[in-house]
Amino acid sequence: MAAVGSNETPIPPVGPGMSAPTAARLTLTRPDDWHLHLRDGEVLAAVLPDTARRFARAIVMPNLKPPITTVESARAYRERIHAALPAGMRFEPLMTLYLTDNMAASEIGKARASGFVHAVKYYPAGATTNSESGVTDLARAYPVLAAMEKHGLPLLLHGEVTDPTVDVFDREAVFIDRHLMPLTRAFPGLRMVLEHITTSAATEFIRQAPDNVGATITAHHLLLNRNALFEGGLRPHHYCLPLLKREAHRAALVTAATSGNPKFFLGTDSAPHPRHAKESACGCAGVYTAHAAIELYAEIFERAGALDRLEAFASFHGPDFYRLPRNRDTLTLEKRSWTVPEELRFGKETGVPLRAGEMVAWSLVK
Ligand SMILES: NC(=O)N[C@@H](CC(=O)O)C(=O)O
Ligand SMILES: [Zn+2]
Ligand SMILES: [Zn+2]
Repeated sequence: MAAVGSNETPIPPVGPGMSAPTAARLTLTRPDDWHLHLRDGEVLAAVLPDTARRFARAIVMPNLKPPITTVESARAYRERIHAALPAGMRFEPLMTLYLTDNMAASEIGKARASGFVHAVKYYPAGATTNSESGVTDLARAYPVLAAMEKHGLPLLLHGEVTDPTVDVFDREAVFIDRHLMPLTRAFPGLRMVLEHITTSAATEFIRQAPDNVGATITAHHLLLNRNALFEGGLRPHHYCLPLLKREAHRAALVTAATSGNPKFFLGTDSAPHPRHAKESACGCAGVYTAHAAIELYAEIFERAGALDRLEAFASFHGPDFYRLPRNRDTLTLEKRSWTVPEELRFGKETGVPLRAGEMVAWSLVK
């Protein structure tokens, strides 16, 4: 995308006999989503078109039940995703493996050779949704990480400690100190992505880290601070992990995302859960944003006066980090507001998307 000025249709003045002004348009290289939950079965079929309408590719998270831990199960999941894609839609799922205490280092060579497995995902056991099989001690995973460093397969991190003595709002910052810093020293050649960052500590760490360390940022962490969890009452649909943080942290994320620094790129972490699982005495973590993902990022970048940097964040930094080609087609947005439905159908269940019943300022044109 050239400067936004040259891409935006200027809004003409409305004179007598003139029709309503044409909305401003923004055309960018088609983006990719570098952190996405598609689930499986009828939920997969229901949510996939939301992503495929906007993004050419997505890094698909492996936290199914049971998790995707082998190249063979990733191959089968990839085929189910392709089969669920409506006729005429194009979308490339970039598969990941779920790191467990028992993963054999030999799986990494197979993953690299497959051509469709693009990363391995680390969840600390018990940290988040479907993470029961996660790693109990990072030291146990060192042989696998060494194989990943050797084969050039990136490590994706849910970067929160699970230590119950650490305050839930501090779990990302403590993960960086206790685990990520030693990891970057132990594996200087391993590409790592700190996923869904939420704090100024994370933005500072990523900025000063070597080039092999990047981070994804979600739309909801750029839009909301932790007040959104308690606005007029408890708001389960704003509950995700890592938790939303203070306003100063949200502002630091916006600064990082809109800075043009190639270490930061788009990852929605869109995570569908049925309404009843969120509106519960023990609700699930995860926010659904795939229905309006790029439109929400456009709002954020526009508000920050940085629409001209949206394309790099959404369409260039991710593929460059993953050493994949940038997309060649484009996506066009229009500054025209629309109302998000109160709920969406996720197969037999329904779910509540971000901004349910409220307006989004940008619309998808094509
Ligand atoms: N982010 C979330 O709150 N939930 C994700 C898991 C994750 O990305 O940690 C999910 O799978 O629902
Ligand atoms: Zn996570
Ligand atoms: Zn996630």
